[in-house]
Order: sequence, then C-alpha cells, then structure tokens
Amino acid sequence: MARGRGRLKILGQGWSLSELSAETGADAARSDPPRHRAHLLGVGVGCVFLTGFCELPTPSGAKTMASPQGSLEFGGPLGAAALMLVLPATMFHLLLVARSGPARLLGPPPYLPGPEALWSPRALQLVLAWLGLQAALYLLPARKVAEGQELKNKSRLRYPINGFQALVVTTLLVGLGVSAGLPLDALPEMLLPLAFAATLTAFVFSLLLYLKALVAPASALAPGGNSGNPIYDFFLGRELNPRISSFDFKYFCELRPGLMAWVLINLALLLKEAELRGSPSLAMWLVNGFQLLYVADALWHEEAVLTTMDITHDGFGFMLAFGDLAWVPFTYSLQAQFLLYHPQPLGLPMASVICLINAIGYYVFRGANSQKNTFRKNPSDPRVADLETIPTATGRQLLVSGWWGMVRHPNYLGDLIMALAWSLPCGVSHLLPYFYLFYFTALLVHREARDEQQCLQKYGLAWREYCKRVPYRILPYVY
Ligand SMILES: NC(=O)C1=CN([C@@H]2O[C@H](COP(=O)(O)OP(=O)(O)OC[C@H]3O[C@@H](n4cnc5c(N)ncnc54)[C@H](OP(=O)(O)O)[C@@H]3O)[C@@H](O)[C@H]2O)C=CC1
Ligand SMILES: CC(C)=CCC[C@@H](C)[C@H]1CC=C2C3=C(CC[C@@]21C)[C@@]1(C)CC[C@H](O)C(C)(C)[C@@H]1CC3
Repeated sequence: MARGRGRLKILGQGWSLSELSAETGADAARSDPPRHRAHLLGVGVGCVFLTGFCELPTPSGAKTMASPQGSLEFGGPLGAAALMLVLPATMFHLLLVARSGPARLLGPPPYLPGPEALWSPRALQLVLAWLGLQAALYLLPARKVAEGQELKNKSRLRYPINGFQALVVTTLLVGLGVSAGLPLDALPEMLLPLAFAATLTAFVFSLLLYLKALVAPASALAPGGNSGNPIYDFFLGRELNPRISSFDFKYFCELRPGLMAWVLINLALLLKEAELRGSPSLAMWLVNGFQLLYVADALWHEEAVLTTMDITHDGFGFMLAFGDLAWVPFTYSLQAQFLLYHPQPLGLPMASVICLINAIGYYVFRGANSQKNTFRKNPSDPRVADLETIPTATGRQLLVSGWWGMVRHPNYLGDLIMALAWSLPCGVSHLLPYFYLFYFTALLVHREARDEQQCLQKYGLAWREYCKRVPYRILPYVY
C-alpha cells in the first residue's frame, strides 16, 4: 500500500518478510554476527530457566517469600517463567499485527521475524543513548528533593523531583533535533528492532540487579522476590530500592525513559502519518493528546509515585525493568501504531464525546489520587479535613468518604475510563486497539487484589470495616 507523499507498508496482504527486513534499517541486513548473539542469548535464557526449575524452594534453606498471604505471587516460579516468555512474545505479536492488513488481535502474526528483522546495532545504540540522556537529566539539579516512605530500618531515601523538567528539556531537544533534520519519521519502521533492543537491555539490566542484590544487606531486600528460587526472584526483583550512590534505578525507570519514549513514539507515528497523508488524522491527534496528558500528569505529580506498591513493596526485577523500558513504550503506543496503518474516519461530534469520556476519566483519576496524596501528606489540610475517616491501629487513618467512599479504588476506575477513551478513536472495526483496555483491566484487578492483601495485613480489622462500609472495589454496584 503506497499512498500520499510517503510509502506505507502493510503486512499480511501479500507483503513479504524480505521486504520488511529491507526496510527495518541497513544494519538488519548484516545478519551473521547478530544470529550468533541471538543463539547465545537463547542459551543464556534457557540456562536461567533450567536452574530455576531445578531449584524450586526447599523447606529448608531458602527464605520463604514474604507475600502477605505467605504464598508466592504471580503463580510462583512457573507463573514467573511463563510471564517472562508471554509478555515479550505478546509485545512482538502486537507490533507485528498492528501493521498487518487484517490487524487481528487473536489471529496468528503475519510472519515470524528472523534475527535480521529483530537485531540492529543501531537500535541498541539508540536505546542506550536514550537511557543515557534520561539518566543525565535525572542528575540535573532538582526543584525539590522528596523523602520516600519509611524503610524497614526506619530511614527514608531521598528522591529528586525533576521528572517534568526532564520532559520539558527532552521536548526542546527533540524539537531542535527535528528542525535540524533528525529523521523522527524513521522511527515507526524501526519499532521491531528497537523493542528487541529494549527487551535485551531490560534482561541484562535485571540480571545485573539480581547479582547486585546478592551482596545487598538483608534490610535492603524487598518483602517479595526473595523466595530462594532464582527464576521467581529474578522476575519479581530482590532488592527494594537498588541504588548506586543517590541514583535510584527503580524510581528512574518507573517514570522517565519508558513514559517519555511512549510519547516520542506516538509523535513519530503522528509525523509519519502527516508525511503519508498530508496531515495527521483527528483520531491520531486525540490519541497523542490524551496520552501526552497522561504522561505529563505522571511527571508533574512525580512525588506521588513514591507511595505506589512498585516503589514501596515490589523489588526491582525483570517484571518492572521490562515493563518500564519495553512494555510501556512499545505496547502502550499500540493505538497510534494501529492508526498509522489503518486510518479511521472520526467526525467532530464523536470526537467531542470521546474527549468528554477522557475528561471524566482524568477528573476521577486525578481527583482520587490527589485526594489520597493530600490526605496522606497532611490529614488536616482544609481540602480533606472534613472527610470521614476510619482510625487504624497503625495511627494512620483510612478515608471513607469523598472519592475513597465511592469505591475502594476510584483511581483505577478513572484510569480505566481513560483507557476506553484512548481506544475509541480507533473505531470499532478491530479488537486490536482495545488490547490496552483488556490488559489494563486484568492488571488493575490483579493489582487491586494484591493491594487488598497488603492493606489487610497492614490494617487488619480497620480494613475489614472499610470493606464493609465501601463494598465495591472498582466499579460501583458491579465489582
Ligand atoms: N497505566 C498503568 O499502566 C498503570 C497505572 N496505575 C495507576 O497508578 C496509580 C497508583 O496505583 P497503586 O499504586 O496501585 O495504588 P493506589 O494509589 O490506589 O494506592 C493504594 C494504597 O492507598 C492507600 N489507601 C487505600 N485505601 C485508602 C483509603 N480509603 N484511605 C487512605 N488511603 C488508602 C493504601 O496505602 P497506605 O494506607 O499505606 O497509604 C493502599 O495500599 C493508580 O491511579 C493506577 O490507576 C497503576 C498501575 C499501572
Ligand atoms: C505486564 C507487565 C510488563 C507488568 C509490569 C507493569 C508495569 C508496566 C506497570 C506497573 C505499574 C506501573 C505504573 C505506571 C506505568 C506502568 C507500570 C510501570 C505509571 C508510571 C503510569 C503513569 C501513572 O500516572 C502512574 C505514575 C500512577 C503509574 C504508576 C504505576
């Protein structure tokens, strides 16, 4: 399919793999050394898996995992191993299917990419340069330094609050780059090798984190992720806040490189569409605008991430490293990828309705998150002082009116409403752009269950009382 001023290749309708490989960068064509590396990687992954299954936790020796229920989360080592294969496979499936003609979420991929379509030294260089740039921006003087939650040893870590500043500087640099001829519109053709390089980076990074945790003091270990089973612990992450000096790897990865890469990929897809069709479509503008708002909001409220379970409870392992560095940018940009290859007509009335849905979602999401954060920072703040609360034995209180009196996770509800608004511009002819909504519902339902267990353990009877007073979890009168 070639239209407009540029050329757009769509797979699965007579386009061949060799045609795609020829376009995924000149580096991809030089296939011999990469093929060896890919084999080595496969052998390496295989070894870790085998070791993990041979060393299932024994009653003696291994420390038991400290999930509140005393059982292993995510289905234990088998579940962790399955997720380590299924998550990257899903990401590559989505990348391939988004540009295929039929764009079937549940069908087979249009082809299986060979090493030459996946491996590109240039893609790896780009991923590493991006991480380097974001790390340098992290180290710039911050407008504020925030303290995290209290740790096991009663200390608190300090975190720079300069994520939004990093977004502004990145935007300026990208703007300068594009006006100086940086070919951002080449990015859509490189998504596959970039995603592969990001996955490889996340894998190697998780391995280093795992090794680092072997010499970390017991007080630095996460409540989960220390079962003694290498596969499970590699997946969940052993160390809670791995750092070198004041550089906090988990906090850095959670908000910056992945979220900013996501909006950069969206922008590249928008520019490519403009090049191909003369101007970006209304649907593409909406998807770009909504997701940029979400990312800018996350960075503006950066400090709030310090109270999420990812920072306070989960270790830093493959799940978060892959999630932050590969899954978020390459999967969360799925709607924009789909729109580039499957343009959708969208009229102003429908666009207005979708904007309203996104605005409602954002209002609930931001209202709920800000209300809880304000309350946790200072319960006497006039904005929350009048809300009804339940006292707990820990001295902390639970909100039982306002947003948190409506359902037990109003912020998840708002997030899900926004997820719907991000998919609707893609029309209803395909299931594929709704993948994010399905995945996110599953993620939040599972996350909610994990949080409930943690809260039950923290607050005991007070939590039970809260559940009685606010019986619904996410969706009023339904769930
Ligand atoms: N886009 C994405 O991929 C993802 C987005 N998210 C979003 O991240 C945000 C943060 O989510 P998450 O970290 O899971 O959890 P929450 O922000 O919902 O935090 C849960 C914690 O809030 C506190 N809490 C719960 N109920 C009350 C209450 N009634 N009153 C006061 N405090 C209460 C408890 O901690 P304590 O009492 O210790 O303060 C509990 O552990 C959400 O908006 C979610 O939608 C999450 C995952 C993925
Ligand atoms: C399936 C898979 C690979 C699991 C890993 C899950 C991660 C992708 C998510 C876990 C929690 C996240 C959060 C955000 C992004 C996705 C991950 C990393 C978040 C940064 C998105 C922006 C929000 O405003 C947020 C800051 C509240 C949020 C925090 C949790």
